[in-house]
Amino acid sequence: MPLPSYTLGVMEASAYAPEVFARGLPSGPRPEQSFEDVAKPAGAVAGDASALLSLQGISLSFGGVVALADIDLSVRQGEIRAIIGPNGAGKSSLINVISGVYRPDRGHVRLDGTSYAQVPTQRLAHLGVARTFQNLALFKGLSVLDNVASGLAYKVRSNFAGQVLGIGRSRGEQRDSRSRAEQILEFLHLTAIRDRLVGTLPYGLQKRVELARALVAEPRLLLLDEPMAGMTASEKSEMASFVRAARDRFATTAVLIEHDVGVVMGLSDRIAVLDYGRKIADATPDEVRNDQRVIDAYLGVASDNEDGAGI
Ligand SMILES: Nc1ncnc2c1ncn2[C@@H]1O[C@H](COP(=O)(O)OP(=O)(O)OP(=O)(O)O)[C@@H](O)[C@H]1O
Repeated sequence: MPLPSYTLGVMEASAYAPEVFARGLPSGPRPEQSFEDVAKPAGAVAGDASALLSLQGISLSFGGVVALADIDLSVRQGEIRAIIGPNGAGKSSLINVISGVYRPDRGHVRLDGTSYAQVPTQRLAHLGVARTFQNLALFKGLSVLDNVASGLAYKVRSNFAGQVLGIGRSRGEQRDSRSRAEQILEFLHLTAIRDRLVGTLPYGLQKRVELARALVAEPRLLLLDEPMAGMTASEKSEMASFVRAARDRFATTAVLIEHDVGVVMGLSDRIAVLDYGRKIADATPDEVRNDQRVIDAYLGVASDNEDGAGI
């Protein structure tokens, strides 16, 4: 599929004021996240057979709260796809369904041709899926290089004693992991800080290290949960360039949740918009920008929320 060219450096001024995109998130406890979830291939289902990722009829409720209602989504290989929507629209729930943290009440997730009632979270890396987290999930007391190399830990086959003692196969595996980590560090312009402890780095750089750790395994699908949250405008612009560069270099497909709609408009091939758990648009950035349902969803928020908390 030919991909459109981008003009990213300049954040396109969104047609919407930031406060238009804010909605208070109802508070509530997060459910226990089970890592013992079992993959349940669901057999053949309808959908876009050429898609790397497709969701069919995904519904998810928490008690009486409908987080996701009958969501279909199809993401092609090499696409950068954003999922946006006001607070509480269901974006995190959707990423958690795609990554197997949640089992949907109904529907299936198809990854690279295999359909799951629940994606096997513990096998994500083996399935070619990597993710970053809204709140950084790095080893703060380890170096940048070690953090990035840890993204390949799932491939290490040597036993624990071998790893500790650095003998036999494990020594070769470690060498291999570090050399691949070094390549990714260079790609993301992190080589100069490879030996720094992650906890001592500014937040924007830590986010980039997390991206490096996700990319080191060369995933086919990269899930980014608010990759630019808390960043300055120039850090956001850099991060967007790196996501695009990863797609260009490794053919990585990226699905991202991001609140900064200006960044998303400049970065994404297509954007899916959620509102109250429903998908109300799924189109190119220009189409989304001019979609009346999207404008209404965000404007409705503005009138509900006169003091307009930030995004
Ligand atoms: N663990 C939970 N328990 C109860 N309700 C939940 C839970 N997780 C999400 N919800 C509800 O599901 C709906 C969707 O929430 P979700 O976090 O997926 O939205 P979101 O678009 O990611 O919001 P935000 O942008 O604020 O992160 C909301 O009404 C939310 O309150």
